[in-house]
Amino acid sequence: MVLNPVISKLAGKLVVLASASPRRREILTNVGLRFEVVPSWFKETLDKSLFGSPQDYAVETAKQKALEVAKRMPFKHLKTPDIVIGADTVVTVDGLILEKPVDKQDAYRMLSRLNGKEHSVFTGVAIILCKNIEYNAVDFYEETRVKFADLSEEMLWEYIHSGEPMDKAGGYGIQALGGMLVEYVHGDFLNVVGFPLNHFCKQLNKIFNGSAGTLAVPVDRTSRTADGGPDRPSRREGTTEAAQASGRAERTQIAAEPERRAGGSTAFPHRIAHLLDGFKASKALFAASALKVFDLLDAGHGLTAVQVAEKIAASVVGVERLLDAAVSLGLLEKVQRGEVAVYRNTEEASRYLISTSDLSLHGYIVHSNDVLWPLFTHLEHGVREGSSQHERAFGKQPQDLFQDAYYSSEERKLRFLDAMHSISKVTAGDVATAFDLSGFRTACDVGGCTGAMAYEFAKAYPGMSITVFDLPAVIELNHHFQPHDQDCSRVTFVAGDFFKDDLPKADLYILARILHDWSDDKVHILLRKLSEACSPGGAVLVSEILLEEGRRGPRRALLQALSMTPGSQRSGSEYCLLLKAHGFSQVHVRHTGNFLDAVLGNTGFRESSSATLETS
Ligand SMILES: C[S@@+](CC[C@H](N)C(=O)[O-])C[C@H]1O[C@@H](n2cnc3c(N)ncnc32)[C@H](O)[C@@H]1O
Repeated sequence: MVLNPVISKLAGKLVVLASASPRRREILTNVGLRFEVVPSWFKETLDKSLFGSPQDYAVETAKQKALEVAKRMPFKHLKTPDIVIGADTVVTVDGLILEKPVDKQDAYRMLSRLNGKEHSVFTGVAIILCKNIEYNAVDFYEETRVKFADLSEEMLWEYIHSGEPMDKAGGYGIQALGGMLVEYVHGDFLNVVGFPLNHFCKQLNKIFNGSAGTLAVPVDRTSRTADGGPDRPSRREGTTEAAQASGRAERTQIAAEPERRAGGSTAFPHRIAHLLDGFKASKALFAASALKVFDLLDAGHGLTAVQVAEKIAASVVGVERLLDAAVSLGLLEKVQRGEVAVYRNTEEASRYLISTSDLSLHGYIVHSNDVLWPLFTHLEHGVREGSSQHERAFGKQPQDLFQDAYYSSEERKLRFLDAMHSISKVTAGDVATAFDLSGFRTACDVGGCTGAMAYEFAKAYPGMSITVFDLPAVIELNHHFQPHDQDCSRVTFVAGDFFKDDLPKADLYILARILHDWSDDKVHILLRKLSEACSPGGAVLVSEILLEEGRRGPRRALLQALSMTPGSQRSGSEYCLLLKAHGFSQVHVRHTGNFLDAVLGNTGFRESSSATLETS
């Protein structure tokens, strides 16, 4: 018997659930809905940065999943559904969207972020009403707040080893073992499981008891890009202040008025508009960092624009504009305090943008402004000539980028080392634990710079000693970057040139952000040298941003490649081939989800040859 009169409205219609999730299937089956399951082939590759909020992203993904099925069925299944339901669940914490973990390390990263904190779970739902080949969409989302208890490392790993996190947004399933991690839930529990049933029924009620025409929005059949890119994100309305304050369900999102769409005047080149503003956003971040705005706003209570202007001896009007722009970019928060507005850092800004914070990216931001920006202003020439634009940007073409450019003065050298150190600090933990390297007793970080990576390896592997090998100009400054909160006795520094000098003996050689800097012949020279230095059972760990196969992403790698000569970016399989050519017969690739990925080449069993590629 069907208890829900709304669900009964669907009797006799061909309803399709465009999701392979057994949890969604169970929720809908339990209320008596009859439907077919046709999992969507839509690849969840929408660019998150193009969406104003995680919920917009989830809704758009849900819509694209459902549309793909609605459009495929008449041809592949030879039947036209009446209704296709799509859903997408994301977990957000600290301004980050967490989807499904790609491996155990990824699950660990996600669960550690959630540990002891409150986070949001958003499920975007799209109901596509199909009539022949016309599609009308109703979409909405639901938010539930979930708080994780303070969990020990042991508990997190036990949960990860249960295997449960792997196919779940955020790396946990609240309906099973993951329920043990949760302290409280504010909102719809089923939303966390993967489908906001109550909100869905309300929408069905509106569609079938109200007027579907006023709710559903025609889906523009021409606007979807061939690679599964987004339709323009629909304009959303109906979010009342009260609903926002309640933090949940009544924020039904109904897309833009049909009249406006019917006129065709709403076409908006979202992606291009975003790119047009890209450099302004980068420059706003650079200026705010250079002016130490984030450092000033470190104190929790916040400052007014006038106070900030006074402290940095700048104009009030200029500062106010910069602060407001930073708010719009999600770097600052603006809160009204009586008559005045005060600005304060977001959690992300506190963690990454304050120059003295442990994970500060300040060094790399300064490098981006002072070195990369001038290079990129000559990009057109770079493309025409296929060569480095150092001479145009800085007046001189270096023979050796490091010795002749980055280290040509103490000031430049410190700026470069700061930049390397900052990225390395953020990514080193994930690189160190991308593989279990506990079997290696000694490691040498070749071109290991300030030692940031080495210190993380020492932390992750108490039985490992690491030698940092780099040019004398770098090694002489290692004390500047030594951490104060860690025993550093297992990290030592050796000065030398990796092309000319012998490398320190080690079981494991680390090459982080080294190979991409050099021409192919130099890469071969270096790998040959490492292969010869490796004893049987030894290994090399290459850490770079890995290109996707077919060189279609990730964007960060492809954009960085624009200013790279003579070096280049490579994919996981290209690194596999390179390492195998140098006798590392077992090669494994890991995407860390951080700035750098990892490729491990092992000499262990030279008779066999294998490779694994993981995709993110
Ligand atoms: C792009 S940085 C990467 C630094 C570090 N591995 C990281 O990921 O943060 C390249 C490093 O290689 C070092 N390097 C460049 N040429 C070198 C050479 N011939 N011998 C030794 N080190 C060199 C540089 O000094 C610099 O520290």
